[in-house]
Amino acid sequence: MHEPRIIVALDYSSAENAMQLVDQLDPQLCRLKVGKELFTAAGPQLVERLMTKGFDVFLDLKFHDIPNTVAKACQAAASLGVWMVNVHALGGRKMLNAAREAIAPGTTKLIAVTLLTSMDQDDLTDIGLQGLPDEIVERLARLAHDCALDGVVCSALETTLLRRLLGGDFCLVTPGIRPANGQFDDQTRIAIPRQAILNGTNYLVIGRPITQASNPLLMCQQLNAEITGLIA
Ligand SMILES: O=C(O)c1cc(=O)[nH]c(=O)n1[C@@H]1O[C@H](COP(=O)(O)O)[C@@H](O)[C@H]1O
Repeated sequence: MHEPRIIVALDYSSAENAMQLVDQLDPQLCRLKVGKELFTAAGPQLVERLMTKGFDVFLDLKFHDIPNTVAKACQAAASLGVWMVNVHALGGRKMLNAAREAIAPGTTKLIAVTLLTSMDQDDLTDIGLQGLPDEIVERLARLAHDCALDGVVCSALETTLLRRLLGGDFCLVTPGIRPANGQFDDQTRIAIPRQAILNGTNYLVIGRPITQASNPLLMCQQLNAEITGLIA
């Protein structure tokens, strides 16, 4: 059996709500992501509980601050023993270097968010960033690679390019995954699971399509089945 490629985003407001879903899931089938909402509500104790149940945890707090603050936050996150943590690449080279120095390579994976999958060309114009979304993603991914991070978060629309430019070992994590005919919600740069894997994605972050499904376990199994045969 392959390592789980799906990371279920536990975007819940309490530990109880999150555990109702987690109790149905299997660590052989998926990893779990704890983001800002759940971590703010339930803290490190919940992370510990998930790891005790055998799940790898991606702690998605997207640190973005001055280098010293990010380094200390990264140390605190890695000390929880989580599988993966992230920072914003927009924090720049000095911040990324500080994060890298704070987390020893080969321990907790350290990745950087490039351009959020909710953002499109209009958002770039609004904030004064020139270029197409995939040009911004390429630039930020190269920066993260230069700073020896383990990978990036991007959309699956950009993974073909990044895989070619940055090689097979760079970890590509893609949210904005939707089943065929699924709702976009607040995502704009989206792909179906099959396309994401074919484009070179390592891990698919999937939230609402699973958490709001009438049968979340079945949905998780179906999405896994869609990609299993495609993994080399
Ligand atoms: O870092 C992330 O995980 C992340 C980065 C990004 O660019 N876009 C993005 O959607 N995410 C997260 O991925 C999850 C996507 O959830 P759904 O849109 O419900 O599938 C959410 O928890 C987001 O916080």
